[in-house]
Amino acid sequence: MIAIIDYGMGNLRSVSKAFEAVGHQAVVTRDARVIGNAGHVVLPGVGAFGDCMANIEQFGLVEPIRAAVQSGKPFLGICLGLQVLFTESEEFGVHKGLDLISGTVKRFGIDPSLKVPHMGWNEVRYERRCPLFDGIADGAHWYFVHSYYVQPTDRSLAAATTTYGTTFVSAVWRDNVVACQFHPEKSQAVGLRLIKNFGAWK
Ligand SMILES: NC(=O)CC[C@H](N)C(=O)O
Repeated sequence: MIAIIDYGMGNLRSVSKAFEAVGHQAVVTRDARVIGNAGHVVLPGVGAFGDCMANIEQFGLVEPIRAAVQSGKPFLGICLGLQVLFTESEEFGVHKGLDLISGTVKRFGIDPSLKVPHMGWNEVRYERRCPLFDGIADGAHWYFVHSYYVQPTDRSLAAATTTYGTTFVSAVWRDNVVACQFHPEKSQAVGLRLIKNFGAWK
């Protein structure tokens, strides 16, 4: 079973529909036992970093998320679900994250030629052949909606990059954890393929 973590924020419906669309049964849950028993765990997210962490703490989900990452089972973070894995974010002040991946979350710089948030389709270029990219061309376009991006301390964790003014890390991969800034559930065919690959990833 695939557990989609529900901490009260995030486009849970579209994430679970995407899994169903590719034939993977997923359950939206905040129950620590369900998360612990799941074979795969997804941490989606839409909203502000600080609110996200406050909700995760409020619902007692810090340890279940940490345990899922450390268990070695396949773990997928999406957008804010990527960012909160990091040490801290500068979104609306400095907020501590789960610190499961060392690094910070930075805002796009002030560039009059660039609207922030970065919203729309953009190219994702692979740095490492992550198994979740199987069957998806390097340079494919994915859907983004974000004003902040992650800067892993260990740059070798980058699985892909994207350029929007600056070239930023748009996906990270470490052992059983893949996390992406783009929204697979909003990225049509390539997104569905990544989700299908994730559900089959052992
Ligand atoms: N869509 C989102 O929630 C983006 C996550 C974060 N608030 C950012 O702006 O980067």
